[in-house]
Amino acid sequence: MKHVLTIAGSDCSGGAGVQADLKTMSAHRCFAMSVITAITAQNTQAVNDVLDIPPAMIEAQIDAIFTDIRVDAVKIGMVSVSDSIRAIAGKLRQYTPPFVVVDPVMVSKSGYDLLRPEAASALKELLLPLATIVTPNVPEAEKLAGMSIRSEDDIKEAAQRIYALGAKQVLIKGGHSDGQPTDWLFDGQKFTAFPGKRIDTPNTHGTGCTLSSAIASNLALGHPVEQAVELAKQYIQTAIEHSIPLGHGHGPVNHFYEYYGGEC
Ligand SMILES: Nc1ncnc2c1ncn2[C@@H]1O[C@H](COP(=O)(O)OP(=O)(O)OP(=O)(O)O)[C@@H](O)[C@H]1O
Ligand SMILES: Cc1ncc(CO)c(N)n1
Repeated sequence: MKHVLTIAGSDCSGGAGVQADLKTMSAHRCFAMSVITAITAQNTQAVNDVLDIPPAMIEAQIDAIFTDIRVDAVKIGMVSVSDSIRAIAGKLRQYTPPFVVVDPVMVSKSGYDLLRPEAASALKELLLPLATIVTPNVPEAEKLAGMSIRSEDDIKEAAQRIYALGAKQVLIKGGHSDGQPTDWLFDGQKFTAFPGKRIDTPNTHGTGCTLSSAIASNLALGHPVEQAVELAKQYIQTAIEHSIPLGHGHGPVNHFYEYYGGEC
């Protein structure tokens, strides 16, 4: 069995964050582990509060795992403050897991700043150089690349700029663009498009967390990056197609359908 670790924030409503990551990794038949960076009080409608876990406790969780258990891949999600980013980067440099997927979480679907604006430079400088792949959505790619994105050419230019920050591969996600949700992968040489079929639903809470955890699981399972993304894209497409009308805002995606062959 492969062992996959998420380093991310908790979403008590179960749609995003660590909870989405653990469900995704389990659906991929990987053993899922978590290092909690923050506790959020959120639901399908809003993020009401955030408690950041002290960096020393983040380090202690990472030490507890790596000193005892082999880690086949790591996914990093919400880390809101620079000191926590610094702590995580230091520990990953110490333990050198084989694959690191960085989902540069910045703003929730409901508009809450999950990354403090002053921590964006730490994310760029400390986490991107450790990334096997970084998975920004379009607004995140705009911030990382320092440019606005309005066209396919812009996506390609932004991907090149983010690659120059040190990530080995860059996946810019098209969920926020108009039209069909095509994601673009740049490996430093070539661009590969991963087309999707837009599902007209409000229930897209946690899509980014799910995609990045599916990529991390597929890398742990031995797939090369391009294939890991292709499989993850199929997983998120099915999970959105069968998403769950829960709560009064953006409901969660469905992790059961593809792996267990139907609703549960
Ligand atoms: N309505 C949709 N129909 C089909 N695919 C979608 C839809 N919305 C997003 N996707 C796909 O879901 C994946 C996640 O993309 P998205 O841009 O939504 O991430 P995100 O904004 O980081 O998510 P989050 O809000 O969880 O942080 C991508 O592969 C994207 O193409
Ligand atoms: C904890 C957490 N991580 C990531 C996201 C992004 O959707 C969220 N809403 N909450």
